[in-house]
Amino acid sequence: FSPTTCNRSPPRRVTALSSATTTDSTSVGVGPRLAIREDFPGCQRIHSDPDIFVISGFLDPASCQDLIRRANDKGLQQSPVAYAGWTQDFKDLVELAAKGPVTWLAIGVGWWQTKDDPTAGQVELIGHMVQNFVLFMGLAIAGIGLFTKSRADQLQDLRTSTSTTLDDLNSTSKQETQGPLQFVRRTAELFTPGSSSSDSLKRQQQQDEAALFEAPTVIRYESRQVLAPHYDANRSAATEDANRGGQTLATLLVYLNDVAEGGLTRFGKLDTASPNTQLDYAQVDESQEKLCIRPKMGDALLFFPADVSGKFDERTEHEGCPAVDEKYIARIWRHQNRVPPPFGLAQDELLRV
Ligand SMILES: O=C(O)CCC(=O)C(=O)O
Ligand SMILES: [Fe+2]
Repeated sequence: FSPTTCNRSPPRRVTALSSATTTDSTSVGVGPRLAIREDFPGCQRIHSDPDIFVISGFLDPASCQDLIRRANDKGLQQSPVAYAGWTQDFKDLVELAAKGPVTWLAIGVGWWQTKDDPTAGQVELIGHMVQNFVLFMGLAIAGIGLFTKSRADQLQDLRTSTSTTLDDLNSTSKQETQGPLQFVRRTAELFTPGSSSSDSLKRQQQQDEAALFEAPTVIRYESRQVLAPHYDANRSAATEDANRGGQTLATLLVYLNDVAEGGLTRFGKLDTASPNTQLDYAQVDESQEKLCIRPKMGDALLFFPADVSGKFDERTEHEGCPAVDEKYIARIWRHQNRVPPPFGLAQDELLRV
């Protein structure tokens, strides 16, 4: 285990059985990404198709420090890990059980129950089989439920960081710096291309945009803590993420401190040597085979886990490599639809944007 490099090949995604067979880096059917303001100050593209941007100096040091301070004041807790795609996996397994073993078992046991009874006719035989099917299906569903639950529990090992959300953009403290507000404002600005020249209209557009954000999350990694390879989008977003705005169309994360060693953000399906990678950004670690970004205070990393229609883009699989030095990031997920509280920002918070 060498925490300074991040060269190991990523384990298969454990969060969706259905995706386990598709790990190549083709982008079949992935459409255009969300539009952004590419002329935003400091914005550089470090990879094309899939597009990945960094925005140098996205947040000033005071805002970064304020975000860290507020997160610590609120208290960070073990980061939650959602089992993305569990509904699809559950459905697939139930279907598999019904079409195969449960049906055969119901037929076999039904035949065995009536084989020594000369009075049993066809109706009785079918009656037994149906009864057996219902019973075995019930048992199978209970088993699959337990299996799904244990899978969800295992996932917690993949993310060992601590985190908290900051949904209060208000200046309750007497501090001048408003890290969370600044973060949401800048992100809304970045995501509002071709915005109006009228200030009030522009503000309205940015408030509408921020309504599609999950509240900022601050994540802290201490030595050896990681976030294993994963996707920020969910193949079953329409059902599982309905209460948080549906699919995640963009991830924007800001590094809140300089990190001398460890804690790279790594895209395991994107090569550093690929002609699609632009190496003019100093924080791209060229010694790594896969595209890796070194944390730098105030710099933002932006990528698109799904296309603008919500289609999952597996090329954006990424991870937070093991931390050596302490690392803090703040993250905003931009969804497809309005994200209501508790995941999103309340209406009166949005009015501050
Ligand atoms: O810590 C990192 O570099 C990546 C964080 C991340 O992927 C996430 O929070 O979803
Ligand atoms: Fe992520």
